[in-house]
Amino acid sequence: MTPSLNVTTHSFTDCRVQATALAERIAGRLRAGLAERGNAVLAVSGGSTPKQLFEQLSREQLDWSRVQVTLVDERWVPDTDERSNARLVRSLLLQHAAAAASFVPLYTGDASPEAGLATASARIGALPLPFDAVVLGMGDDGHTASFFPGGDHLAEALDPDGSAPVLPMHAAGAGEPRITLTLPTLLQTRALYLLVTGEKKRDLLADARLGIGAARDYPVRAVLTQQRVSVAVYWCP
Ligand SMILES: O=C1O[C@H](COP(=O)(O)O)[C@@H](O)[C@H](O)[C@H]1O
Repeated sequence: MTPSLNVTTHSFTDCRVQATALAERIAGRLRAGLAERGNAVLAVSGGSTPKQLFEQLSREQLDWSRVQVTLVDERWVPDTDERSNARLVRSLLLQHAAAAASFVPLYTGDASPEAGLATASARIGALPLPFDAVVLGMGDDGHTASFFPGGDHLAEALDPDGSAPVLPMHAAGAGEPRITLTLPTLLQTRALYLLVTGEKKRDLLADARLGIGAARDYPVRAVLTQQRVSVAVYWCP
């Protein structure tokens, strides 16, 4: 694969400033969607990195009642579990002004992501895609969404021509079973952001983009080298 030229990096020395800048950027995208189509759809990652972003974004003034928020991936645990990405979104993003937004969860309460797949797929299929914005994160192992190295559905999830909107994912490094939007679903977006913190991840990202060493096989490389959507990396230490 040829490295995409469509990757721009916005570096900040202060993570709070980074979060504010990205929140303003996303809010602008949502406002544009509301003005143009009367509704807007946002997909966000979970994990620990987006906490400040969610806090900032939740205070942006816009008509959140016409915004649908979903996740790029989910850990297959109940909403009450502290590992739940839905729990994170509900507690930090869907508050303040953004409390009026609708949330579309991926977790269904079924016993496994396989058992919940049809329901989760229907939920995503009912969204008025393309997304107005997708916010990805990245783990130390080069995973993004739940595209984990060695994941049992990784090749299918990264297939740019795949037709599944959502797939289960099991991987040794994942901690628990997962469900994830697939790459072609995530790329149905008007704006794609990759939120990254720390020097280790910055270097990992640079290696993944260029295909250096072990980073050649990091799943995030599929996002960095695709040619459909520009990627805006937001980095802080
Ligand atoms: O497990 C996950 O990890 C990634 C990265 O999380 P972080 O804690 O390193 O920020 C996250 O993007 C993904 O949504 C989540 O399910």
